[in-house]
Amino acid sequence: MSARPMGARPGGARLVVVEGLDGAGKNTLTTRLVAELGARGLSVGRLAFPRYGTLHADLAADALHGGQAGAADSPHAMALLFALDRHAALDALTGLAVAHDVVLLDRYVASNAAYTAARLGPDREAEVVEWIGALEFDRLGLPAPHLQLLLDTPVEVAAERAGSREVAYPGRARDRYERDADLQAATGEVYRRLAAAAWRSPWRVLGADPAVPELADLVVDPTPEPAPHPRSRGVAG
Ligand SMILES: Nc1ncnc2c1ncn2[C@@H]1O[C@H](COP(=O)(O)OP(=O)(O)O)[C@@H](O)[C@H]1O
Ligand SMILES: Cc1cn([C@H]2C[C@H](O)[C@@H](COP(=O)(O)OP(=O)(O)O)O2)c(=O)[nH]c1=O
Repeated sequence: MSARPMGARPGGARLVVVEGLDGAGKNTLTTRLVAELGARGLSVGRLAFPRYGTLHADLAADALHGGQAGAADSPHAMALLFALDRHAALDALTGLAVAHDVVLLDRYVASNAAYTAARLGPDREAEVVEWIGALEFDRLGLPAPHLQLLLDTPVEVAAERAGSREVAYPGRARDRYERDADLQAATGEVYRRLAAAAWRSPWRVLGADPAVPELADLVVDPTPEPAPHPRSRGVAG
């Protein structure tokens, strides 16, 4: 029998999100966490956003590579596509939460808050963070995470990793956001403010190469501050 962390089933899995810049190492860290938690006898569900291969995510990817008549010029259009991608994943998310002890998400709602706020600039940050939270959690009904992990890899390191990935996988050309160093730097700053404000859940800020066993302890630890009420406000929003 697997050891179940308190707070896991039957009340539903712990929902833990890995956030960070493009190339920060989210996918790699998520894979390592899945292995570590699995070795502890825990069952882990995993989902990455955007969900490429599905409608809204593919439209978003197309736009970020210059398609869809320039839709990527509109930060709000992009944010709506990403939000609708998550909305369409609600059943899948619920299924994972019922079936597993832990659900790890590689990007979630905070990605939309961070990138969209970074595109619109500091003057509109509070407004856009408020909009994304109200849209996705309150209106679309996406579940609040128990914990959000910010993989705070330095922007230069993340860019280097994203660049070498592009060389290694020719089909993996960097998109508009990945090529925009200023956007990446601004996004990192918004992420740090979201974490500091405990936006929509407790957060932990991690260095570029965090120790996975300690992180696994944190992921299953039911004691950190409970997820705030869905309407609680972070970052002024
Ligand atoms: N801790 C690490 N140390 C060195 N390289 C890493 C590390 N984590 C990821 N990488 C490499 O950096 C690149 C981007 O990692 P990835 O996990 O795909 O990032 P993300 O999912 O955040 O875009 C990959 O080529 C990966 O092998
Ligand atoms: C999931 C999500 C991603 N994004 C951005 C972050 C990335 O720059 C971009 C594409 O997502 P990303 O995870 O980087 O996909 P990939 O690296 O596999 O191409 O979209 C948002 O702006 N909002 C969101 O909700």
